[in-house]
Amino acid sequence: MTTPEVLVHRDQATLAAAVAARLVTRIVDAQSASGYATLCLTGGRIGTASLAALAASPARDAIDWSALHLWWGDERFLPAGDPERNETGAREALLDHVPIPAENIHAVAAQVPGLDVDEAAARYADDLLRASRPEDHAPVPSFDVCLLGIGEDGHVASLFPQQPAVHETERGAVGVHGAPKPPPERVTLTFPAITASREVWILGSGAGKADSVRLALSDAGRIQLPAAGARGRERTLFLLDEDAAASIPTKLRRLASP
Ligand SMILES: O=C1O[C@H](COP(=O)(O)O)[C@@H](O)[C@H](O)[C@H]1O
Repeated sequence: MTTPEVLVHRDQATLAAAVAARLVTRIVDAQSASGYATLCLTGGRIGTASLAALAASPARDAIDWSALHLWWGDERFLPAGDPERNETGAREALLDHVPIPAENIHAVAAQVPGLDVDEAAARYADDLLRASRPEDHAPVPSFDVCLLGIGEDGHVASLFPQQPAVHETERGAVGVHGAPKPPPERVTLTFPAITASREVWILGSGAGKADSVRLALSDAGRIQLPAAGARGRERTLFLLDEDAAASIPTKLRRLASP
């Protein structure tokens, strides 16, 4: 588990642009080192704004889109195309605007009659397992970057405080029932999947996130505060705007765009 580094940007738009710029560099570096890159996406406002900033950046052309594989940290179990699905947001913000092959987009199955959330999660866990390599030592591929939003309650992906999913130690993805934030049924990566990532980037924007960000950087337990357990093998970054960083001790933060 790596010790988090905290970078603070002046506002949400600057944070989104900075995340987009970092993604270009990280993806291009991974592609030149191993031929391809693996990125795990998040839903939520700042996650989707960062994808839109990437779509708007001329630097996006530096990415070899045919050598990028995309997964999701969580998905809301809703019909295909539902505006609340994280996949829909990512497609509208970025994926519909770049030449990424359809087979590189590993979305969670959408809700259809006869498919329940646990079966959708089992299919996603199987897809992840098939994409993992022995050197990943995990039931999932090691993501070069795992992007995670953070909730007011400290959830990441759809790992909500004290819900059964936070106790999973084997499977890479599980179904969620009764999530405290709508919709109640979701599919989420588990801690074994998230902590196998090379880098975990937690994105926080807005005053509503200030308390959960502070606790995620404290010694809170991951069962009570899942964001406190989201750490990468090589690097953990908290990429925040001023409002989300308002409650953390000054010595922890580095001002990236004052
Ligand atoms: O429900 C979810 O919420 C979080 C945070 O979203 P935000 O809009 O408050 O930033 C998100 O990270 C997660 O992927 C999503 O399913």
